[in-house]
Amino acid sequence: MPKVMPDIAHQTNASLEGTLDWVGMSQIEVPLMVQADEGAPRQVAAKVEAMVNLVQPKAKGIHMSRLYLLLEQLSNESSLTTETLRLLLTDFIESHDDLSDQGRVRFAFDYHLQRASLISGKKGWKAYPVMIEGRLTTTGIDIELQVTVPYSSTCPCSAALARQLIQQAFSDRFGAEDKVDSETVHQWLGTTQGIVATPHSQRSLAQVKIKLAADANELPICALIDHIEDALKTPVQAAVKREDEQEFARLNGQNLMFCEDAARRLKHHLNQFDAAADFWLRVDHLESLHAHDASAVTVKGLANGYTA
Ligand SMILES: Nc1nc2c(ncn2[C@@H]2O[C@H](COP(=O)(O)OP(=O)(O)OP(=O)(O)O)[C@@H](O)[C@H]2O)c(=O)[nH]1
Repeated sequence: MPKVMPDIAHQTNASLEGTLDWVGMSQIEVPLMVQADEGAPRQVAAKVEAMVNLVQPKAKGIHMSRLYLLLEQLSNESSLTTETLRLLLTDFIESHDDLSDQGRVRFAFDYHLQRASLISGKKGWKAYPVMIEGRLTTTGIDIELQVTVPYSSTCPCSAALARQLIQQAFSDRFGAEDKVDSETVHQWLGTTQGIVATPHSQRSLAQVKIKLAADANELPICALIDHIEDALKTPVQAAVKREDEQEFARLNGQNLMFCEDAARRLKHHLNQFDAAADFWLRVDHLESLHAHDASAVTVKGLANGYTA
């Protein structure tokens, strides 16, 4: 005879009644195949949050194991795509038909991309933090994709101040001479006395969240990261030889950025990213001049869309 076990969720009522907006599990560790862009499925180590609402005020609780096992099934039997994500959310609700009518699931993982160096043709891996969230509500299913992209930002103010010091050093060195010999100047520019000051720059982070179109059939992880790096021009590099480092210095010098500049650039470019029905973005410049960061947040600006 099978052992009869107490089933608190079914047999007991809540001691204090009330509905709940979200209840479920967080930090679930799941190895998962992710099928993004048009690429082959790729394994990631995800941390997952799976939740439903609780609309029965008297019910003791939801059935955590049902959500967990649906997630396990996704991990073992298929890949994460927009289609399987919608199915998972529908199954969450169907497994809780008397208790819940809304569900949400969030996958957080690092997505590795092999990036080419700027000049030398070498390649190296970069790990990009990614978050994919699906929500089933009374208005339908929404899917969001968030990526975090590290880049370098050189301060335009510091660059102008450094240029002024270089001009001053030039005047001090050559100002008294009627005629300046170009070879002498060329040599002098190659010394630390010639380039007497350098602007400060910092590792910076762009967090971009997009809402996919309702009929999206693809998770555009790589496309979004490429779009962001194209906009900023100074992504953090993987494999670097000296020629790559020199090109990086040139790109930094030609793309001086306050956090406002970076946020405006991204906003402009994301308005041209077709897969994004809406977007939210935040940039953080982890200042080397200050002990605090410079940050900016903005959204596409749709009525009833994301808010900053
Ligand atoms: N609802 C709820 N369950 C919890 C919590 N913490 C641990 N659990 C446990 O999660 C386990 C799974 O719950 P259920 O899904 O209801 O398990 P079950 O009754 O064997 O599954 P079904 O027969 O499908 O209902 C139970 O053993 C609960 O005690 C919590 O905070 N809330």
